[in-house]
Amino acid sequence: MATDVSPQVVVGAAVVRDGRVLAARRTTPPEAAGRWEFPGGKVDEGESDDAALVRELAEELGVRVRVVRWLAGEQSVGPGGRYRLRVAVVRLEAGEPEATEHDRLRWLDPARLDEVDWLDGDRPFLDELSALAPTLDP
Ligand SMILES: Nc1nc2c([nH]c(=O)n2[C@H]2C[C@H](O)[C@@H](COP(=O)(O)OP(=O)(O)OP(=O)(O)O)O2)c(=O)[nH]1
Repeated sequence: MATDVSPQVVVGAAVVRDGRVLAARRTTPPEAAGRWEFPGGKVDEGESDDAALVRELAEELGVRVRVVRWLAGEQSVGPGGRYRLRVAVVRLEAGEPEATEHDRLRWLDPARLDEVDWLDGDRPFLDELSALAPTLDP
């Protein structure tokens, strides 16, 4: 019997608009509630990372996005580190983000991304994002 050993991928979107970065506050599970993340979710079987990100942002925030670039690296996240988190910078193509699954959204200054209590697995992406966000056109 073949065993799939590759961990499931979770994709997160760093939405950048006017040089600021969108952060979203989780409501579940209890240990992650109140902490901040990049909106996104699990990649479905047979789905590309880009397509998963576009789908998740439509579902969670009601917006259409375009992937600009993936940040370096991956992090083990979730219970027992069972998922691999990848994060991409995306731009808004249509719509205004509205929290449907999160209880709060905030646009952060890239120089002060640590103003919110990020999930641990998100922190390693912040330095690259701080450097990159101001270089993107509005
Ligand atoms: N979406 C997202 N999940 C993250 C981030 N950082 C992090 O540790 N995680 C973890 C939390 C969860 O254990 C897992 C993704 O869960 P999720 O609840 O967003 O996934 P999903 O939308 O597909 O949810 P579901 O339908 O399977 O419940 O990855 C992040 O920045 N964004």
